[in-house]
Order: sequence, then structure tokens, then C-alpha cells
Amino acid sequence: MASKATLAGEIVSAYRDVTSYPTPTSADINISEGQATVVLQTLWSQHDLDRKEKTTLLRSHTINIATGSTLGKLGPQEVKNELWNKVSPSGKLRAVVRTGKDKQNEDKHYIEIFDSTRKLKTIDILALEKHGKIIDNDGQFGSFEWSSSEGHLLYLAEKKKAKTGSYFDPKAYKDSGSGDDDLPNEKPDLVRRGDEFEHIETWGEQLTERVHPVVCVLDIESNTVSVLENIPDDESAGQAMWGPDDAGIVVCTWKHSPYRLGLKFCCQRKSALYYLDLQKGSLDLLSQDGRAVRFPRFSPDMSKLIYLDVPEGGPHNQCARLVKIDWATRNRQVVVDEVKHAPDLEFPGIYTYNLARQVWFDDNIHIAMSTSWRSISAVIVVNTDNGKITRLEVDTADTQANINPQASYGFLGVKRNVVMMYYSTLNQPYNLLLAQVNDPSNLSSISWIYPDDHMETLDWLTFSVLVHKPSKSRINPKYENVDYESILCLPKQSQSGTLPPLIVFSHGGPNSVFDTSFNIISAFFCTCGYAVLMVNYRGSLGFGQDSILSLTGNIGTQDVMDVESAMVEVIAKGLVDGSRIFKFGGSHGGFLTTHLIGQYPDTFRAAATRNPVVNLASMFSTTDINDWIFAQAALEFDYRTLADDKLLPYLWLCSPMSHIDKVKTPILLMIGLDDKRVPPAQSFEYYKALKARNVSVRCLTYPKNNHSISDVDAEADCMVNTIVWFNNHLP
Ligand SMILES: CSCC[C@H](NC=O)C(=O)N[C@@H](C)C(=O)O
Repeated sequence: MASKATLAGEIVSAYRDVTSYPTPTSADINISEGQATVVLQTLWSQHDLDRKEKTTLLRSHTINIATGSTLGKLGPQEVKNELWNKVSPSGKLRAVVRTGKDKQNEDKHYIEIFDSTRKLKTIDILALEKHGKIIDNDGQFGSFEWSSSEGHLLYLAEKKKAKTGSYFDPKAYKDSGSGDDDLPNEKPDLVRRGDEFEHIETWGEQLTERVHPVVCVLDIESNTVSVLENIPDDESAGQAMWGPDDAGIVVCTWKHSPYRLGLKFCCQRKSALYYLDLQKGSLDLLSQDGRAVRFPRFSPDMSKLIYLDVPEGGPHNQCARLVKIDWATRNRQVVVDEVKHAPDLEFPGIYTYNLARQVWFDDNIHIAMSTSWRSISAVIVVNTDNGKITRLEVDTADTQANINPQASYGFLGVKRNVVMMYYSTLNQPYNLLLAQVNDPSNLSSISWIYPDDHMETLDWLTFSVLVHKPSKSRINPKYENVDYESILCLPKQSQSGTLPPLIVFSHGGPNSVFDTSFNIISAFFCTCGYAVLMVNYRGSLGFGQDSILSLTGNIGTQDVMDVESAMVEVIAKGLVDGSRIFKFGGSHGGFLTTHLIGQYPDTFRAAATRNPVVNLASMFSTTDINDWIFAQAALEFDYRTLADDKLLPYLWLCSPMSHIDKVKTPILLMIGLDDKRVPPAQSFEYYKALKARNVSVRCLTYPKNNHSISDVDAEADCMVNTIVWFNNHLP
């Protein structure tokens, strides 16, 4: 690997290298009772630049858990056309949801049931016409669960839509104008005349196929599907699980009315956790009013249910509470509360985008999960009886393991007390590790097993985590003690001893975070000879709820100054070339990029940004999450609020656009033309304003790409063009 790629060919090959490392996404473990052998199956995601797609790879390890030796390995082999693949509780059966097309090119979904020797049956599930497409593991709605008796499968699917047709269609039946986009119960196969162009509201960015998910149960014996009808019709269902003895179902719902607000990256949406009793047909509310819920998980003995909640409304990602329900009494108890402020390295609270399916240890007391802990992704074990929290990580004194003390960990699941995790650092791609943890209350002497050879450390990159205390004038008077961090990645020093140019990288959200996990973008920038400063400005996740709240009402000032000050501190250390500074970031990171080049016009050589927020006033009525503007501006959100003469001036003043006349920095704009979150018009508005002011601007547009511009070819094009743009503006 070259340490400095400058020519287009070298840049492309550097990008190929950094995208060749797969990322683990999920794991399943099979352990036969009383046996020392475990079969660990992991799914990984890897870029295939030539096929222009992300491939899902299955790897399988057979491990003797007593000795730690790997007895056999299979894969990686590619998995295609599978929405779900789940082994039954006894381990005897496997259910797969497979997608395909029929001869007329119509979408098909099949549920296939296997035993250990053969496929037992295939059910052409859409042909039953009970519901629309089955929902995959989208991290928001989807779940796919065997009943404990193994006779039924529980899943989420889109509610069946009425067929619509033209007024001029002779087959049409029912007149339009009902405003009812759901299927009438009677005469379900008839076509609704005049409704074919009716607007269909969706759950927004990256969830544009989600309209009204419903809970479905397949009886495997009789091949019949029931769509459960007890959930209120203005609520979309998701994350469903079987309750004790398969007598009912626990399910989360999100309210549609008065209209849907985007759900992606937004855990604060009005939602509820219910128990649906299948015998009585009753629906009991389990969660607390005014709290938004996620991720219900029953203990192995089904006596306890845990879930996460945050306040309804407000910033789109916040510090969560861990709540436990004692199933017999339905008594609800907060196990881990929101943490307002955590000095130094104390536990900062729970922040998680996703919870593994299997979190409980066999003692029915402890659970494990990944969470952001300042600039590190950590795995924690929580005692749900007393709320005690312990970090689960490799003892860095273990020289055989040789793991960086700043490594980030991810939790994949626990089964029969065997925990499955992975670790990585900014200069070491992902490695698996597992361990038998028979006493989760004592994590002091765990023997870790590494099923693979340790991934090489990438010697062209070193990194360190820096702590920043806001200077006196920047202290937030309401949240005085909140500090923040940044991660500095340095490329291999050049022979000539010249200092590297610096890319200042700010994350989006603003409520998200950079951690020390392997990061393709930073690795790529370093390979190309740039230092990268990833700034976790106040408002980032993993630093306590006070940090998140400190930014509300202060976007465009506090976050901008945090990034600028971190940059100044790093330049003062003499590790980077302060005369060659570049700015990069997308979404809210693009808001910061465009703010910084406006507020500090003489600082940056060039900038590059993906789908930046540039004008809150014009974005208000076009984004899928207009409440975001209110939350970040510390205003009360009401669905009826309009962008009126009182609101608009305020939004304008917080926006990068208000600094447009000062901008001199050449900027590359990268736009996902299907972005529902920060609509393309934001970038085009900025583009035109710069053109009119004779500022150098280049604009790249990516059809069929959303807010994240994550199609493999589009993302690759963005990355290579960013470096080419920066290289062209190096003095
Ligand atoms: C009205 S969009 C605000 C910005 C956006 N926030 C939430 O979705 C954002 O910054 N997104 C991040 C996660 C990103 O795309 O990187």
C-alpha cells in the first residue's frame, strides 16, 4: 500500500484497498446442549466495486469453546436474495425468506422451511394475497421470529393495498374520493377507480417503501397467514416478538397521524410498546406515555422484558433509558436512567442505533449491548436487577491479544453465555472474538477466542483521541461542564519531513458520533497523504444528555466554533500543516462545512460536502423531518406550525446561506437526487448563489441515491472526486 496516492490511478487503487475489508453485520451461534463445540455463523458486508454493489458474505467457524481452537472454517460465500434466515429454537429447522421474480418479472417472496437434510416446503407467500412485501431486517420495523413450539413464524409485512385503476378502466369498481388508502375489508380484489395517482405517504428517507407495516403470522402446517388486526389503524407495527408460551405478541408501533415524519436516524418519534393477547384479542399498553420506544427483548425464561426509551420529540437521537418489565406483575422499572453528565471516563449513558437480537445471558439477569462511550464504541454488560454496568473488553495487559486500548467493540449477540463480538480500530479492520462468560457478574478473567488470525495493522495510519475543553467565551452557561473530543488520524510521515495537509471532518446528525472503529473514509484520506481530524463537537452522542441539549438553539455557532477550535488546537501541536487545511462533511456535517467556509473565509484551501443543509428557512417545508429544525433551534414543535414571518428570519440567521457573501473557498457539492432528508434543492440553492458570486463550485449529482449516497459506485465516485478536488487545490 502506497502511503501517498496522488495520481488518479493511485487514488482509485487506494480506494480499492480500503474498501476490501468486510464489516460484520450479524451473527448466529449454534450450540448443542452440553457440547463444547459451537458453530458461529457471521454475515459480513463488503463493497464490490466492479459489480457496483455491496455483497453479503457468510462465514462459518466451528470452535471448541473449551480449548478455544478453531476446528473448521467455511466461506466467505455470498448470500443472495435472502431477506431472513433463522434457525428454530430447537436448532432442528431453518426458515428462509427468499426474494425472486416470476416469468412476468413480478416480485415474489417465498418462505422456505428446511430440516437438516432437505427443504421441507416452499410457500409462495405473496400469492396468498394477505399482505404486501415482507419487511427485511431494516433496523426499524422488520423482525422474523419462530414461535417456541416451532409451528408458526411471526413477521412484518406491508399492509395489503387496494388495487387502483383509471376512471377509464372497464374493470374498475369503486369510485375514488374516499381518501381511504387502505383496503376495504369487503370485496378486497376489486379495483378502486380514479385512485391510481393518489399520493402515498411513506416513512421517509431510506424508508420510502414503508407505508403501513402490519404483524403477520404464518401457520407452517396449514400454510395459512393471519394478519393481526388489533393494532390501531393509524399505527405502523414493527420489531414484533412472541410472548411467553406463544400466547401473545409484543410489538412496537409508530403513529401515522396527523402525518408521517421520517423515522431513519430518529428514535424520538411518537411510539408505543404493546402486548397483543392472541386468545383475548386484547391490546395492553406496556410503555409509558410521552416516551418513544425501541428494541423489546424477552429474557430466556420469558419472565422479564427489556426495551429502550427516550423522551418523545426533541433531538432526533438522545441518551436512552433501559427499562425492564417484570412479566408476571407487569411492573415497569428503569434499570439504567438517562445520564445527564459524565465527567472524564465515567459511564455516559446508553446510545445505540441497533440492539442485537440476543442480548440476555442465561442467568436471566444480565444483558449486553454496544453503546457509544465518548469517542469509543464499547460493549457493556448490565445487571438488570441493580443497574450495575461493566465494560466487556479485552484486558490490554493480555500481550498475546495485543489490542489497542483505544479499540472500539461491537456486540453481535450471546447464546448460552457464549458472547460474540468484534473489535477494530481506525488502523485495524474488523476481527471477531468470542468467549464463554459463565459468570456475567465477574468479567475479570475472560479467556477470549479469536477465530481468525488478527487483521494486520495498517501501518500508514496512526491515531489519537484528543479532549477539548471549550474556552471561557465558548462555555455554554446552561451546561458549563460539557467538554468534547476529536480523533486525529495521521498518515505515515513523508521522507522529506514535511507536515501533512489536514482534512477537518465533521459528522452529521448533529446527534451522531465518530468512534475509533475502522472507517473507510478516514483510512482512504490518510492513504492519500492527508491527516484527518474527526471532531465530536458538543451535541455528539456518547457524552451525556447535557451535551446533546447544549447544542439545541446554538447550531451554526457552538458546533461551528467547537470544530474550528479543535482544528486550531491541532495545528498548534505542530503535527499538521496549518497552511493546507480542507473541510469535509455531509448533511449536518455539510451544514458545518458551509458554515465554516462562510465564517472563516481565509482558512480552508477547498471544501467538499455531501447533501449539506444550507438554508433552514427553505428546507423547513421540504425535508421529511421538519421537526428537526425545531428541535435543533430549541423551539416547540407542533404539526400545525408554518414557516411564517416570525420563524423564517430566525431560521435564516442560523443558516450557512446567511454567510454566502463572505465565501471564497472552492467547494465540491455531492448530491443524492433521491434525498428526502436534505432535498437536492438545498445544494442547488448554494450552487447558484456561489456561481452568481463567481466562487469556484463543482456539482456532482447521483441519480437514485438518497441522503447517504451509499450506492457503491456513487460513494466511490464521491470519495475519489473529493481527493482529486483537494489535490487540485493543494498549493
Ligand atoms: C433535516 S436533516 C438534518 C441532518 C441529518 N439529520 C438527521 O437525519 C444528518 O445530519 N444526517 C446524518 C446522520 C448523515 O446523513 O450523516
